[in-house]
Amino acid sequence: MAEGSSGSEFTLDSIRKSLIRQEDTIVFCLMERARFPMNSALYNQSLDLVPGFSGPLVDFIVQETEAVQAKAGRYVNPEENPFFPDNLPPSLVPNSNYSQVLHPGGASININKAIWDMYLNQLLPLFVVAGDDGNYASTAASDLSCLQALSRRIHYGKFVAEIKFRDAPHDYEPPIRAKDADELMKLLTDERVEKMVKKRVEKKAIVFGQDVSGSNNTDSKHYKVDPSVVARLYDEWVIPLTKRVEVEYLIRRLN
Ligand SMILES: C=C(O[C@@H]1C=C(C(=O)O)C=C[C@H]1O)C(=O)O
Repeated sequence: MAEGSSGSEFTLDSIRKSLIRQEDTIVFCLMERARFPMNSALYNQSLDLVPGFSGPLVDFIVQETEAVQAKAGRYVNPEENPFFPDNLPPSLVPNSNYSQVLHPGGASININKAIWDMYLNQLLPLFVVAGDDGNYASTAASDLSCLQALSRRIHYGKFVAEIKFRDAPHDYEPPIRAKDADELMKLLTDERVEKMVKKRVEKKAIVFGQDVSGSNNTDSKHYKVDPSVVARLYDEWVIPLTKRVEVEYLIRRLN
C-alpha cells in the first residue's frame, strides 16, 4: 500500500517513513515547476483557449489527464484521489490487489478542492517568478505533478489515522462516539514530530536545490526553491491539512 513499502508492514513507523520519502518527491516537483514563470493565462477563467471547453486551460489538462489515468486504474489505489472526481471513466485494467487496510468510510474523504485552491492561489506566487513564456502544457504537467504529490501526502492522513486508532482504540473511541473533533485533533497531534518534519523539509530544499558543479564549489546562496517557502508550505498547509484528513477519517471510523 505505502509508496516504497512491501505492503505487508503497517505500522506508524512505516507510514512515517513513506511520508519522509514523499517529501523528496514534493521538493523535486516544486523545483521542476520553478523552471517556468507564472504563466497566468493557464489559470485564467475567462480565456477560453480550448474550443468546446469552457474554463481555464489547467482544468482542461488536469481533467483529460485524470481521465486517462482513471482508465489505467490510478484511482482504484486508495492512496490516490482525483481533483475532478465527477464523470471519471472506470478503470479498464485488471485490479491490482491493494491491501484494504482502511475503513470503508475513508473512501469518501477527498479534500482536493482545498489543496487546489491553496496551491494555485497561495503557494504558486511564493515560489515562481512573474512572467509568461508560453509553455502552458509543460507548466500544467508540472502543476499536476505537484498537486498529485501534495494530495497523496495529505490524504495519507487516512493511513496515519487508521494506525493511530489501531494502536490506541480505547483512547480514540470516546471522542469518536462524541464526534469531538477538537479532542481528536489533540490526541493525534505530535508536536515533536511536526517540528522535525518542518526542519527536515527545509534542509531538503537546501540540499536538493543547489547548483552542483564538477568542482568542489557549490552555489549555496542560490536555491531552486526558497527553503523557507518549503518550510512554510508544511507549517501552514501540508501538516494542518493532513491532520484535517486524520480527523475526518476518525470521525467516520466507527460507522
Ligand atoms: C502524520 C502524523 O500526524 C500528525 C501530523 C504530522 C504531519 O503532517 O507531518 C506530524 C505529526 C502529527 O501531529 C504523524 O503523527 O506522523
